[in-house]
Amino acid sequence: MKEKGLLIVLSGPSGVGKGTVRKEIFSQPDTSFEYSISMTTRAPRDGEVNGVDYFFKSREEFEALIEQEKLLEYAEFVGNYYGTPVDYVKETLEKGKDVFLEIEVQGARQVRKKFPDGLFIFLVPPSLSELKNRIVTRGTETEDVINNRMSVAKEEIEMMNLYDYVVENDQIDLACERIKAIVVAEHCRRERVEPRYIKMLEVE
Ligand SMILES: Nc1ncnc2c1ncn2[C@@H]1O[C@H](COP(=O)(O)OP(=O)(O)OP(=O)(O)O)[C@@H](O)[C@H]1O
Ligand SMILES: Nc1nc2c(ncn2[C@@H]2O[C@H](COP(=O)(O)O)[C@@H](O)[C@H]2O)c(=O)[nH]1
Repeated sequence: MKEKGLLIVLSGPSGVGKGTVRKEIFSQPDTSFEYSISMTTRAPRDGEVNGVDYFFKSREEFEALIEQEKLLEYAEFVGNYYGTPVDYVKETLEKGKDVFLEIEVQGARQVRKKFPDGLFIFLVPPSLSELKNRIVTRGTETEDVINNRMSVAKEEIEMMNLYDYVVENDQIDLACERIKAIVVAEHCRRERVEPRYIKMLEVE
């Protein structure tokens, strides 16, 4: 029988760089994970495409998905719903492929209960001031939303001990290498094979 894939969950406070790091990992030719596109009621940002960045839904549509148990997890985050489509995740894992979720902390806690064998990684910024700088520089949120996201960020960072690994996103390429190395090491551990040579970048 084919081995099921590994469920990889990446969380971290808003603006830490989850999306940037995830896109960089997925742009690399050696990446074999499948990204699960989330559902959200948030309005699309400039350049975001339905079915690529998110499946954009109305609140009524989202609540119907909750009712029909179509979501593996969902959460309300700073005024909007976000959730993971359950069928896609289960079918992809069944095919033996690793699935990568990029979700916030409440959702990750729900996934942990359903998939205790998942791999849970928390991305942290070098400092809170750098976190704020990143979210402000991104320029996609109003000042009010930034302040709300920053206060949630402080609570989320306190929950990092619920994760298997904490990775600092000081530099995008280093954060990507760390995450990829963790996934390779976890596969080796779970499949009880000799670790393959992991090419890490020099860390000064
Ligand atoms: N290592 C880094 N150094 C400097 N800037 C970074 C780094 N990683 C990401 N950024 C920048 O920080 C901003 C926020 O990144 P990104 O949108 O990926 O964060 P996020 O964690 O996905 O946020 P959200 O949870 O709000 O969607 C972006 O402008 C991105 O270019
Ligand atoms: N619980 C879930 N959280 C999700 C999901 N998809 C994204 N997210 C997280 O929401 C916040 C805000 O995202 P943004 O795109 O509005 O900046 C961020 O932490 C995302 O990681 C999901 O399916 N479930």
